[in-house]
Amino acid sequence: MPLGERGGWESSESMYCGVETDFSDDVPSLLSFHISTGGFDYVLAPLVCFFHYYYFPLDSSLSLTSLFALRLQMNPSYRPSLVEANGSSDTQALPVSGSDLVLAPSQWSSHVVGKVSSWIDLDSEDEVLRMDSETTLKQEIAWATHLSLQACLLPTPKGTSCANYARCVNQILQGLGNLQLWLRVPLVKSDGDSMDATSEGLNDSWELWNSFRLLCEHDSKLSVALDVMSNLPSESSLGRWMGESVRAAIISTDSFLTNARGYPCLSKRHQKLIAGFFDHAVQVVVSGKLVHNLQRASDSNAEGTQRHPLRSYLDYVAYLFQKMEPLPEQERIELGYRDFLQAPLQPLMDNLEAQTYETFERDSIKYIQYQRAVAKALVDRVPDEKASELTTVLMVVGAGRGPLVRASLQAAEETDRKLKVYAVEKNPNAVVTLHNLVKMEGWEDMVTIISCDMRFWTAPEKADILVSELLGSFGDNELSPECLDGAQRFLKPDGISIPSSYTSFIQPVTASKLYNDVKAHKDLAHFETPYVVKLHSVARLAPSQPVFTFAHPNFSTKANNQRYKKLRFNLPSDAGSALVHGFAGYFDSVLYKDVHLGIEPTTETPNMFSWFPIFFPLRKPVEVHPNFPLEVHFWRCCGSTKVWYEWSVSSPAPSPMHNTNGRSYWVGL
Ligand SMILES: C[S@@+](CC[C@H](N)C(=O)[O-])C[C@H]1O[C@@H](n2cnc3c(N)ncnc32)[C@H](O)[C@@H]1O
Repeated sequence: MPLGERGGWESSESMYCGVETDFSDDVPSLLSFHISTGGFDYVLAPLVCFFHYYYFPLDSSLSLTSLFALRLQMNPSYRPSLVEANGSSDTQALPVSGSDLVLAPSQWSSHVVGKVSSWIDLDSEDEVLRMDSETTLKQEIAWATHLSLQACLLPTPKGTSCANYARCVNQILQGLGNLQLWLRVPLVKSDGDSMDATSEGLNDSWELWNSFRLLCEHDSKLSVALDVMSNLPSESSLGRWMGESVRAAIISTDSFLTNARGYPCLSKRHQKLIAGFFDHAVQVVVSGKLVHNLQRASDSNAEGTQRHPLRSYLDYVAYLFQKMEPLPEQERIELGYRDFLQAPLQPLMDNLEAQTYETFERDSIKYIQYQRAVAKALVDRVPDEKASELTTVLMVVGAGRGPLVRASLQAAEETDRKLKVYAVEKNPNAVVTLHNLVKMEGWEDMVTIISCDMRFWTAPEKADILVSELLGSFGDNELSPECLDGAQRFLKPDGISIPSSYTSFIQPVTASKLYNDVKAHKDLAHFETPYVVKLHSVARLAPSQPVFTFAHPNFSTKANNQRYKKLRFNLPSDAGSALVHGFAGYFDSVLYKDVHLGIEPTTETPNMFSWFPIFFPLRKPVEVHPNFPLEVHFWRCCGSTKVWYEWSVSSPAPSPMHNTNGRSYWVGL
């Protein structure tokens, strides 16, 4: 019974809850108990338990065929090598449980996640154990593939060294179809001393995960399943996992507290963590035995059927899911864009389509901010006593289909100022709409439409106010500076530009999914291209910092639009190490005086949706540690026909330069 019905396994719209079980050779009964009776969505169960079929003499006086009886014995200490050591004549090992026929392929696939035998130790000093482990791992994964399972859980590496385990998993990953592998890792990170470390001496399990997945070439089919313990690491340390490929959170019944009525519940910090996991489509698995003194747990229900012992835990997890705030309308609309890489627009080189203009025009907050800015500028420009005499000349450069013309006229009406508007637009298709708009609204006396590139227009008079919106997710990346340099020729020396400035920002992020999506293209060009993306499954590792600022107008003869910035980021001291897959980029723009507009997370304009952030990938992810700052370099380079960014990391380890000479990505002039 899926508790949420709104999406598939990978959707944060649904809650899928599994239960960890022991091995059973009667899988239909196992499912009937945990799914039909218990209400769980799937079981996390060992696929294999080793049986020995022993043939041994019953009665030596009988014929040869009856001399031996078959004895089936469950043998948890089975190892493949024991079979060979004993010779195959009297012992046969069956490394596989019951028949695949007991369930339909669709049932295997939707209701069973396989658990690989936990005894395997591929990095053991004991060669026999190591070889046995490899044989077993490969056999079990082959069986899981045969059953069409969606996922298999790999046991936690036994020590901190996991190279041979990773090598073997990497071999498996190369030929794997749709099966996902989840590496089981305890959610631990000690605060420096080794008190919190696990018995294997693990101080920060993220490091184990990081080594394993890097050894496995950052394969997208390898994910992590976190064992959530009763003690949780610091907030910053937990935050790192939100950018990782976490598929499941396995919560032991020991980690639950007991509420006043004797029912299981979780601490506030656990609740917050689980809500974060739900939001990132991480599935919850309940594991362990009933440890709470639940009156009703062992009771029968009204129909007299036995209640599942872990039902109260499932009910509590479902309660946490249901009490999450519903997504705001706009977030719901944008769900399909989460972590989806898009090429940035090139509005100067290309002509935008009607659909794109339409999306802009629905963003009323943006135009409210512009109207406020224009209103303030008009009042500053023309004092009240001159309001009926003076006409302000305002030019909307890059007018599109006219929303900024409308916002400007409304600002004039609101402030009782007289206004003459020029609407300059280089997209001939948008100009058609502009003409219709002006006619329809009866603005012919106030608005003149100019079908021209602002950089080349010869204006009949100079403007008091120049209004534009040529901003990209990274501020200057749609070439607002170059366009406004051209347009400021027709701004009066004391004229006002709205916006008056804009600044780009970056911050380092863990973004495992984005990195893998870029990597999937298997070429350099995609690693040297910034993408517009609605960031969701990312961990923001340090506060963002300003990169490039442009102010308008800028009449200085020395002005140029090339820029270089070196930035240093420090991770919070209790965060632990993290992997940087690239940089999230944002902008903030001062429209006029205190009126601003932007998407930088700490100052973003609420409810505005015209811009998603930008993502600059790194060709090779960089591991960072709180004690060693991350040093990053960004360049804005300008040629005669194009503008581009180059970027690199110089510390803690140098990365190659990205996008040299704009070889992979550039914006056309
Ligand atoms: C981001 S859109 C904004 C459109 C409109 N102002 C709005 O807010 O919906 C930028 C507009 O500027 C136009 N544009 C870009 N560069 C231009 C240039 N050099 N001269 C004239 N128009 C330009 C584009 O065609 C596009 O219509």
